Amino acid sequence: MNKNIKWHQTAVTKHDRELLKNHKGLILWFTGLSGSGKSTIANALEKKLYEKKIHTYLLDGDNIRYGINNNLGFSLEDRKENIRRLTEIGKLFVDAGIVVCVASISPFKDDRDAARNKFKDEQFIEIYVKCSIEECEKRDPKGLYKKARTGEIKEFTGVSQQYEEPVNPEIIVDTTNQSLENSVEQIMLFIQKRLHFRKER
Ligand SMILES: Nc1ncnc2c1ncn2[C@@H]1O[C@H](COP(=O)(O)OS(=O)(=O)O)[C@@H](OP(=O)(O)O)[C@H]1O
Ligand SMILES: Nc1ncnc2c1ncn2[C@@H]1O[C@H](COP(=O)(O)OP(=O)(O)O)[C@@H](O)[C@H]1O
Repeated sequence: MNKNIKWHQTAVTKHDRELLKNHKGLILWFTGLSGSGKSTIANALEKKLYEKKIHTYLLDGDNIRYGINNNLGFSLEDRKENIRRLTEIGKLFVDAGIVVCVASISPFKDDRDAARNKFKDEQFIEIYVKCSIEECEKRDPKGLYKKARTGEIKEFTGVSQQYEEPVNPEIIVDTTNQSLENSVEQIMLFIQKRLHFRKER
């Protein structure tokens, strides 16, 4: 950190912005294997929240890799940097009073914990999108597992690189056994209390 750089407090605060929107800013961090259902669930959840007039934004790992992260690959260091940038972008969105969904494989516990540590406890919600590798490979929505098995794609999560399961996530949705609607409902129920201001008596 350059010692000649100083943090500027803004005149309009996060709390002011949250009051304007009538809900709090949160970060919902979806982690899981490729094809587990992160994007599908995050999209369906975002639609539900939008209908309830909650301001959201979805940072999808794939999409962010088109732009700000287009210089990163899938080595351990690059994934760490990918998560660090997603975290910093997510922080800006939370500060703007928005409910930000991050959908990224984020396979390593240390990187996910580093993300968590950048937020207050009540702001960060880790959602493990659990799905067996066999089921993900059967779905193979982008044909990537096939390429990983032939060696065309290297360092592929679950095939040639590790995925460390979350130890104590706030939410686990098991997409091998539960429906999309059920997963969205489960997340909606969990975030209710974190989303809204407590009513004055
Ligand atoms: N080697 C390798 N391993 C895993 N995934 C790969 C790889 N190469 C390309 N892809 C595609 O990139 C998407 C994962 O990007 P993420 O930013 O979520 O990855 S990470 O969080 O940095 O691990 C991932 O998206 P999802 O399938 O939506 O998870 C893939 O489409
Ligand atoms: N119960 C379920 N929940 C979420 N997705 C499911 C479920 N059952 C099947 N799918 C399918 O699995 C695929 C998941 O793909 P995607 O959402 O892109 O995963 P990820 O973002 O984790 O790579 C989609 O084609 C989706 O329709």
